[in-house]
Amino acid sequence: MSDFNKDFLFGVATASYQVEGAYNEDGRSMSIWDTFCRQDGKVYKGHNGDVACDHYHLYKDDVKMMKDLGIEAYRFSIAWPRIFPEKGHYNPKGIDFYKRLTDELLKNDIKPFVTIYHWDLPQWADDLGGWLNREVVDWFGEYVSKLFNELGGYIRNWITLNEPWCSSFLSYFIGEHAPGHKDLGEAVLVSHNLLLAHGKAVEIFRDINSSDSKIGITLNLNEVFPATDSPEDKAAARIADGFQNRWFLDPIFKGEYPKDMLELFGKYAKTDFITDGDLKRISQKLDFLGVNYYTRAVVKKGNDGILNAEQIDVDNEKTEMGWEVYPESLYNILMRLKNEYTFDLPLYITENGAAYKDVVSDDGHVHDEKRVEFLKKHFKQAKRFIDDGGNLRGYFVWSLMDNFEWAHGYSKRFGIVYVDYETEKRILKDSALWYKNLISTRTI
Ligand SMILES: OC[C@@H]1[C@@H](O)[C@H](O)[C@@H](O)c2[nH]c(CCc3ccccc3)c[n+]21
Repeated sequence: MSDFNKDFLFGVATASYQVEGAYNEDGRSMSIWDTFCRQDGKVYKGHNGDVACDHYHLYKDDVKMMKDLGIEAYRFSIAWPRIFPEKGHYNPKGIDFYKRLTDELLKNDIKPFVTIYHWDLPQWADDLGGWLNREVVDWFGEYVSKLFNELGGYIRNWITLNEPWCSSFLSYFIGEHAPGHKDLGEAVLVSHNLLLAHGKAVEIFRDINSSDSKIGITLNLNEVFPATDSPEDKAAARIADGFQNRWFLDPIFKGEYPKDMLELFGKYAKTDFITDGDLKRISQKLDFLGVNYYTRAVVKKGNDGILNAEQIDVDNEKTEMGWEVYPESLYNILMRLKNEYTFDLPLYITENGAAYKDVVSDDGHVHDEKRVEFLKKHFKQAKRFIDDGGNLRGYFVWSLMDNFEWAHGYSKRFGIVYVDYETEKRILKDSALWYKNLISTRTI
């Protein structure tokens, strides 16, 4: 048994499109996810975020729920289409919601951690090429400048992007997420423009915000294992690690793209979009790194002709997403970051959690013992990292409440709080009560 120190932040996380609803209220315009949900076959049963958890109207109750649980920090994202519903047109009503939410959090001693971009690109931007158009860097700059000027006095912790890997490779190569393209060359270009936008935001932040405000980025990272010790499988694991992890970690922390991946991508993608000064902009010093961890990957030599690395199914405990439960990789990823990339830079686990088949029992409770076990095992690995000298500052459980799970719609429940979407009633799951106890005892 060991304790998390008094400064360690126990938090929860959500994202605008997944919880807010009010998709067309107070001037919000369409995002690429509003559009994507309306395209046949893209999202489970055509679910969308029009209403979601109605957090836009129920935020005060949700903040009270967090307060009652002893939550110390709340990671949420801002919907760009509320702030700039049209190119160059600022919507003060959009900012007003986030001022109300932030005010409620601060009144309840809950630290706001804001994700500036969590995938809901305004549709007007996508109509102009979106992340494929390098001008997006300027549109993003206008957006972040407004946020820092309007909210910078209340919000001290900023995350530029949530998971650029998802906004690029999952959205433009694999095609599972909006806008659903399937072109590796596009995905590589998009990943570069995302990182440029990240760098632009950091530059603006350094100009506008005081030093007691902090800025970082959140990356989804996983540990990649070869299916066997064969040279082919080991080579596949190296490429998968480059595709998932090093393609983002290297430019951000080393100021260069990994050569093996540049060479591989270069066969399928123009990489002449990298111009002088780009990598300097991308690799500016950050105040922290956010890590989203869910599962590891085990890969064998594949034959897709591009990455030639195929994830295999492992006979082990899985969540409802089909993701293997593998807590040790959380420790291993954090140690790799400390030894190879971030050193003493503060780290936050900005997402970790699991989807399980949650049901409301006859007693009116949700006995999600699998999620309790999942969280317990992962918090133990986080504490192990701290005990081994790791500079881990906080942990945000994904998610505060069940919400819109992207292509899976509302069919997957990640919350420590159950949401009855018919009534929007919230029910604390056993995992919420477990978390409340962890926070009060600070002992795992
Ligand atoms: O899938 C659970 C959560 C999402 O609800 C969050 O919005 C997103 O930040 C997030 N990232 C990951 C890991 C990367 C991933 C996302 C979606 C699909 C496959 C992998 C898991 N999650």
